[in-house]
Amino acid sequence: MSETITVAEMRALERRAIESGAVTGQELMERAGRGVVAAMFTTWPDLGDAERRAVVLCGPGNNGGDGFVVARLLAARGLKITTVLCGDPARLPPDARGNYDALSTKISRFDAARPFLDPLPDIVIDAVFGIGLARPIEGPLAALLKSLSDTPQTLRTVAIDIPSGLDAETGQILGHAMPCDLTVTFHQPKPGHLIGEGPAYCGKLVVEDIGLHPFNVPQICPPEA
Ligand SMILES: NC(=O)C1=CN([C@@H]2O[C@H](COP(=O)(O)OP(=O)(O)OC[C@H]3O[C@@H](n4cnc5c(N)ncnc54)[C@H](O)[C@@H]3O)[C@@H](O)[C@H]2O)[C@H](O)CC1
Ligand SMILES: [K+]
Repeated sequence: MSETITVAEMRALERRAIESGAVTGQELMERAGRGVVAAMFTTWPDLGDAERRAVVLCGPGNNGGDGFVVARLLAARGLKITTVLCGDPARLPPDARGNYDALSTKISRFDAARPFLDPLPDIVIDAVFGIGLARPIEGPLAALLKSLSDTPQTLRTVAIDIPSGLDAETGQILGHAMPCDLTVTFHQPKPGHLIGEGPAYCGKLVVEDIGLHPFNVPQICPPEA
């Protein structure tokens, strides 16, 4: 397993790549979504069988944006998709909003009633929070993650980038998190994937290359003024 990268280093790397003009945030999001879907089909080749149903839980940031990409790609491969936005579309960041708008299938708004889990789908994809988790998850979202933690083993669970509620630096759970069978992260693992509660909650960890390696150059600090 390659060494880890911190959240700050990942954001700086992403920023360098985008500022170089070689790639846009939208393209990074598309590559991330493609990587998640590829890892899902490698893990569960039967996903392409008839009548497979997936629920994609999308949060208010770009992790949710990755979720919209995954929802679109899974629908194109024949799965029956229910996409749930846990947030306000008007407040989505631009790249995520672009993928929200591009999603032709209906997007449900999250409410505590949770009709989308009855009947239980074959797979739930957690795109609620990624490396932007800033505080413990509380309220209806915490209740949702808790209820998903209590579902039968037959339900397959996938985390985009990191299980929501797992701190990407410390590996501690902030509020609640859903243990996942598969976690697909980008470029390099974050410390929280490998320490604390990380291994137990991530399940099988897949690291997808999204083309950032050329920008992973050590930054020479400017000489002391
Ligand atoms: N780094 C890369 O190369 C790529 C990252 N991608 C994906 O983008 C997310 C990071 O996106 P960001 O918008 O920064 O953060 P999140 O989506 O994780 O969430 C931020 C969002 O959530 C709110 N928030 C944070 N904590 C809480 C909480 N406890 N309760 C409620 N709301 C909370 C916060 O205010 C923000 O609004 C990364 O993980 C990847 O999945 C790119 O798409 C691909 C390349
Ligand atoms: K997530």
